[in-house]
Amino acid sequence: MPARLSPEARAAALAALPGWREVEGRDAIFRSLRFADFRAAFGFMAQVALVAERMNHHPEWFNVYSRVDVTLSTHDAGGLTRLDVELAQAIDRIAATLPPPSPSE
Ligand SMILES: C[C@H](O)[C@H](O)[C@H]1CNC2=NC(N)=NC(=O)C2=N1
Repeated sequence: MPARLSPEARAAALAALPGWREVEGRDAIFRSLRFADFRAAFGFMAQVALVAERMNHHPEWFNVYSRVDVTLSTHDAGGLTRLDVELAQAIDRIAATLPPPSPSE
């Protein structure tokens, strides 16, 4: 398991991950994603699941219909590591390939 990010590396990582925010009271990051519908949201989750398995690094997430809330932290390290940054980048890449919500939603 990699080491927790230093405060400097953590700040740089956050700055390079727009859309992700820090979780209050916990060394973790969070992003809420919206898609066109459940099919897109679940397709996203299925793709992320395969990446997570490959990395042996798994998200905490919550899905309702077209919304997926994701929290990332390295439990074994007690905070953020480069694995969280790498998984967040993969999540952003995958999300960008799926249909977004319609503008009215
Ligand atoms: C035993 C297993 O390798 C570990 O529990 C892995 C699995 N997936 C994990 N996922 C996350 N997010 N953090 C971990 O510390 C972690 N540890």
